[in-house]
Amino acid sequence: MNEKPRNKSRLCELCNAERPVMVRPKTSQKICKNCFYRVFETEIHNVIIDNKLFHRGESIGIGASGGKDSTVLAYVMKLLNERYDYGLKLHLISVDEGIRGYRDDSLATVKRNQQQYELPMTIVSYEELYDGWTMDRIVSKIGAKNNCTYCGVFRRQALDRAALSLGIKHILTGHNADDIAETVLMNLLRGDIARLPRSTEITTMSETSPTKRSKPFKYTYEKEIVLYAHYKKLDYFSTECTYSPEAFRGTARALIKQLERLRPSSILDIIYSGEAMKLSTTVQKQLPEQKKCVRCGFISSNDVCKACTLLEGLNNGISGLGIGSNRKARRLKEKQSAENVQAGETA
Ligand SMILES: Nc1ncnc2c1ncn2[C@@H]1O[C@H](COP(=O)(O)OP(=O)(O)OP(=O)(O)O)[C@@H](O)[C@H]1O
Repeated sequence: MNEKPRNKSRLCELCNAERPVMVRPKTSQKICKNCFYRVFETEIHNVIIDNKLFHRGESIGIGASGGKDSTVLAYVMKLLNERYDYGLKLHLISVDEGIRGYRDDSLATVKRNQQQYELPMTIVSYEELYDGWTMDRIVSKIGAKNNCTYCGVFRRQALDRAALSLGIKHILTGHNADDIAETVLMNLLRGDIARLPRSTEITTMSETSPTKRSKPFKYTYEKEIVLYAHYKKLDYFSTECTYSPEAFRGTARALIKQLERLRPSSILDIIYSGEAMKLSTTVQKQLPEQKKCVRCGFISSNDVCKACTLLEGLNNGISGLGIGSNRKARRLKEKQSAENVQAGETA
């Protein structure tokens, strides 16, 4: 008996053989699970090759938070390293910011991933690196406002410090296309044009920094990362940080999501626009020179780096030191020394 021809319109638009299980967020194609895995992994491999991200034998640190992005990053990097024989030595690096009920749970996920993917892992904590200042302690001292500034600055340096202690000079993070489009948009809305080129670079490095950073998911949509983690049944932690993101970033994120619903290519288009914008010589001249912090020796655009300035503010009870402009920092320091003099006079 003749077999009935299968209805082609109901088949995966890529292989024409399997039943589709999803509408691909990036292209709106109806595709099957295996084709999704193939295009998702191949696109990341192509980004790695086109941008010559690694060299053979390189030691690579993967910033692992236990969240969806870095979990998929660790999984895919291990898979591609084996499949295409990149010859990389991969190492998971986690930073414990000291947020009870959030980071302790997500670190438990990274520890499980470490077993599942059989990768070495190192954890560093704010508590040990920054005079006992966990994020919980910082927030109880300064309040919820601006806490993301402390966390972001400390985390960046903590990853550098961990990498340096391991002899690793290249760190990967799970920043995805949505994150990059969001940063481009925020820089544009704030008129912070000088930051645009760095926000779209796939690899950032500087002569004074011990490590370079790369984002292999620069063109990977967040929705696809979630779908990949879901279909592959990856073990990741999905709770939002206890200390919610700054309102401005949250609004930019919501706007990107809204634009994506109307026009899925908006995310890539914003990134391409950011890449295409060139800084005028006037703006280029305003860019701060990169140097080494006189206190800790890590990368800085001032004599004292942001992490050391924030730490000084915390240790000396000058809340707000390191937040905002240098002028504001000077004013805060002057105010405090005047208060100290007064206190000395009345004592
Ligand atoms: N505590 C941490 N330890 C190590 N790396 C981190 C940590 N937090 C963030 N990162 C790195 O920075 C990237 C961006 O982090 P961010 O918190 O902005 O985004 P996210 O979307 O929540 O990422 P993820 O889903 O991986 O948690 C992460 O993918 C990870 O590579």
